[in-house]
Amino acid sequence: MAASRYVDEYDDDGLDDDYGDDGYEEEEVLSAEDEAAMEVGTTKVREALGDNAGMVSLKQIRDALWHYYYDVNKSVSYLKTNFIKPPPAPPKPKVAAPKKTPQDHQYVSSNDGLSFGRGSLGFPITKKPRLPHRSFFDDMPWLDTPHQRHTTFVEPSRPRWGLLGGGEGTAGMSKLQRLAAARRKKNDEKKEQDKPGETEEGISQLSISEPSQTETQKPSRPLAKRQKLSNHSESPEQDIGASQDGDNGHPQESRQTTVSPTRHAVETHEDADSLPPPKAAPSAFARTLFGSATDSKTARRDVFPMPYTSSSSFSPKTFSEPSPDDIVFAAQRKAGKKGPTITKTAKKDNEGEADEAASGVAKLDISDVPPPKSKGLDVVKEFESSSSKRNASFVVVGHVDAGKSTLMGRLLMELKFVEERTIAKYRRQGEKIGKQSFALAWVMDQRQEERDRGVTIDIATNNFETEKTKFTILDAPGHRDFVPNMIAGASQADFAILVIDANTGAYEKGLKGQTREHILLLRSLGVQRLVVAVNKLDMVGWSSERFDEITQEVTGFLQGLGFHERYVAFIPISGLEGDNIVRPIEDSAASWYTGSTLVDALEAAVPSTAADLRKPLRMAIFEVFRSQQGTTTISGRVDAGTLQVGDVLVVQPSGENGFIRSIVVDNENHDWAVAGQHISIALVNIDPIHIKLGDILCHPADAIPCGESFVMKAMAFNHLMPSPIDLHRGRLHAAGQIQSLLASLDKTTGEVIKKKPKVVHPGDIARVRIKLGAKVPLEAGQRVVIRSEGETIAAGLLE
Ligand SMILES: Nc1nc2c(ncn2[C@@H]2O[C@H](COP(=O)(O)OP(=O)(O)OP(=O)(O)O)[C@@H](O)[C@H]2O)c(=O)[nH]1
Repeated sequence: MAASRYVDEYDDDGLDDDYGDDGYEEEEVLSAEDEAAMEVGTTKVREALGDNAGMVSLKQIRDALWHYYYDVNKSVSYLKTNFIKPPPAPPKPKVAAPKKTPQDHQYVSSNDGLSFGRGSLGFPITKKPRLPHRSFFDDMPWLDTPHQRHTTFVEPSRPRWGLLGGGEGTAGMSKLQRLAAARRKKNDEKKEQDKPGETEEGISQLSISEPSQTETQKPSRPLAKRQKLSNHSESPEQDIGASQDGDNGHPQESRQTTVSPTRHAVETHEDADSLPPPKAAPSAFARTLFGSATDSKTARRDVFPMPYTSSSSFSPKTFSEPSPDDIVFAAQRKAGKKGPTITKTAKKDNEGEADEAASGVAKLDISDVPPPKSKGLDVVKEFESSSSKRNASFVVVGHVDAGKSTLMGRLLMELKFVEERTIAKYRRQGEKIGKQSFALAWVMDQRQEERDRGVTIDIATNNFETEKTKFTILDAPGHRDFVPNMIAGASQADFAILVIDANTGAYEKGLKGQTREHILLLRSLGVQRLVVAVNKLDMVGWSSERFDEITQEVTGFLQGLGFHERYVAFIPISGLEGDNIVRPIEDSAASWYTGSTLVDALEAAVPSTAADLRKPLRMAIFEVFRSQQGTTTISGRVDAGTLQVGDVLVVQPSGENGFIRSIVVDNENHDWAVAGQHISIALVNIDPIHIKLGDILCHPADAIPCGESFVMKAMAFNHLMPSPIDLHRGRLHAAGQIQSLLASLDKTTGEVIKKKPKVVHPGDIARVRIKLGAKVPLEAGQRVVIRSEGETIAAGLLE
């Protein structure tokens, strides 16, 4: 019987047969199921490509199918875009070609490596024009400009406007600008009246047309005359300058300063060359904003005083003194904490003040900021006296597309933790991309990539509660590429739902694929309780024979791995239709089943053993969120111990401390949390740079040790020998190697059978030494998984 086959699998011989001796080569080869999918996909892709199929290689087709998880449409579109030429573009209307000079066509040097046709990068290379003077840059493609299109850059005769240089006069002024300008002018006039005897000078100072040093050169007489004539139509300010022409006795200066730039542009080149570079007049906006230039002797004409400098509260020394931040940072630097570096000059200028201030705050250190207050609770007592429901988390595993996410979406909908209209919305959205059957799965699969591809990629968490229990769902990906994420989910679970696709062929595929691998991983990670959801029975007419067949085979396999029968329940369901999840099966074809619903089975699977509340705190970091405000939020499950607001925690392996500012359990703030709960905590006074996924939070008094070399008792899933590996524990992934095989062990007694074996065969138990590339937090009793090149090769306990 099939059951005994699996039980036997852990006999040496049976396992050797099962894996074969050529296990190494198999790593390069697709599994039979993938090969079958690949062949079907390749045929379909070729059909879809039609005549173009010959333009892509078999490898390109297979690579595309592999990347898109055998999605034929996506693969075809990828291949068309990347490897199949687009149809030739419609001919462009002919433009009269410029007459070509002989050299436009002929220049191709044999030395420069250019030739007609396609270059090495596939770009067509045009003929190289012969350039008048061959220089180093002649070969540059951007110099392939036909000779007749070459041009000489002539500097514009019109002056370039500077910042806020405006147009002419007030023509472009808005009503508001005119009003503001009139007011300003009035004020200026009033100020001038207050200074009798200085009127002329004052007016000249107010003028925006102050002469600059360069403007002291005298223009030729005829030009000055023309300039004077041209200025009659200028703006009021320019008229002021012009009016001075005759009045102030400095006709040349005035004339020059009132040159209209635009008019100047039409002067002869000869005149223009003899003139200093003309300056643009400020725009109306600039005049309104800044008023007129003030100090004719010192102010540059293109520099305006900033408006705030006229405020009574303006102090020119404001920014030459240290800011409050500068003072604090200086103090922190003194106290040995890193702070932003102050530039040398600033430091020199401010040293005196900073030192003085530092003396007051010298003892102020980031870690000296008073921690959030701890209530000093006896958390175990608090927990025991609280009436809160029990907590349990389960991981949902199984082969890809078995229906895990759909089942969880249905469960949450039936229990009213997700609204039906949300599902209706997902259905409408899914219809647009042909994925309406995934509407329920999208409750869990929130990432766009997951929705586009129709596969779960990372663990998705969600919560619901029944009368007795608060459940945390950890929905794992089924695809073999994401097994590390499944491991992360399984390491946090109290029990598991194993979803099996009962459909013809699908179950068999899964048993050879991730159904099998996930069961092995669950066992290795210490998950002992299982609810096996035999799904998609609607697709096989609720066949009791199919259900029995699956139940018997899987039972045998599970028993072979040491799962106890009483901890395993088989439940027939249809996640898509919602049968036997919360309510019984409606279809009369399933009248043979009178057992419990899935929800009842979940309640029964919750372990009754109390969590390890009195052990030292251990919380593996599952997710980290960093806020701008200096708070780091960490989520994960408390594996052992208790914690409360105000506790100092140490993050291992970095050894950095932080304080718990707040704890959130089930979306509510709590003063404490205990082992078994999935929580989020806000940590303060710690630089998030020291926190990584997979790190462990502990109390400093009994922190978990860190090391890079350890011995583990491993069950081999593949051949083991000294080789590079990846170690997985929760979210922790660490690269290292199997340093040595210490001994082969007896499966039942654990006694040494053989010292220093050369190789450990699949199914054997062995003691191996692992060396990692860096220190990680590890302690005896922890369960870890060893993978290599995308395959799980062993799992076991640290000794
Ligand atoms: N007929 C039928 N189809 C189902 C059932 N459950 C799921 N499906 C379909 O199976 C497909 C895959 O469902 P998912 O829920 O995404 O499968 P999954 O196991 O979560 O997939 P991964 O997480 O990517 O491994 C979807 O098209 C579902 O509509 C079921 O009970 N009956």
